[in-house]
Amino acid sequence: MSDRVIETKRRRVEDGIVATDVSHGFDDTGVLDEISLGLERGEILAVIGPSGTGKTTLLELLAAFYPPDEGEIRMNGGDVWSQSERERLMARRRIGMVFQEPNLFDATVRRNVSYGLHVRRDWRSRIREWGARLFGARTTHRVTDALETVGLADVATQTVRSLSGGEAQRVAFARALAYDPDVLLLDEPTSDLDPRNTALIEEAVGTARNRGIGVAVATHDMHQAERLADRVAVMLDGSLIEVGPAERVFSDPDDPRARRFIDGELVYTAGENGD
Ligand SMILES: Nc1ncnc2c1ncn2[C@@H]1O[C@H](COP(=O)(O)OP(=O)(O)OP(=O)(O)O)[C@@H](O)[C@H]1O
Repeated sequence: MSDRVIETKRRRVEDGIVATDVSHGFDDTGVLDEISLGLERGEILAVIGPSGTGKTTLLELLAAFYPPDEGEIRMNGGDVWSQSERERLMARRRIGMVFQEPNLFDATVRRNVSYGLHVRRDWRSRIREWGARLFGARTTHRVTDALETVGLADVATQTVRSLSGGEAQRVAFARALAYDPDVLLLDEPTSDLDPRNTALIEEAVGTARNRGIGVAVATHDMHQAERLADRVAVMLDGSLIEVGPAERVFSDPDDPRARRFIDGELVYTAGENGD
């Protein structure tokens, strides 16, 4: 890779996350193979590919859940796995994640959404805001704003047990949005949802992008990727086979395997793709 390309990637990382030549496996089985991919603020990147191809693993590595076997994940200007634990924690605080399962705790909608704000404040901001009442007002505003974004402001005081699965997922999205992350990583966020809840989450994803948040969405749903994404990354067998503007990738992909996947002809798990 030329110095110029590397330098370009380094500069971009100030605003998002960049994976460079990342490979990873589990139990001696390779899953990701030399992935280089950046997520910038203010864009929606869809990561699409057959089941088992490594989309979740890629998101987990971008979120710095664990270090890659090889390669580098950069965010906030540094290689996260060369940083101190404190720096890494700070970097992670700038990332919101939403999984297929909403993982809420048994409390009101509002408590679930504000919880993220409390745990994510670092000790400096806790001290700064301690006793100032400011935090209370700011929290209330952010939580209300996040709930309005997902269309749930009017159920803020209800217990999450009273919600449907789709509403619960919207609460999970609001929780991630409330602390104003730099990036959101969404893993199949609507795969179990009905069209109405899917549409509401997609609308909220658009709102997040318009606020300058970088959003990566791993999805099986080609139509969702087409509706949402500015850029698309197509994965097959743990490799990125095509990355580009959504319009071009969906209408005229360079890689014949990407075309077959987009046409619905490649739907099975990694290792069986042929060519
Ligand atoms: N923690 C883990 N331990 C062992 N193997 C794992 C682990 N996480 C993922 N894998 C394996 O890595 C491969 C890729 O899984 P991953 O969940 O990243 O794919 P995916 O593209 O997100 O699939 P899906 O679309 O079905 O969610 C699979 O073979 C999976 O079994």
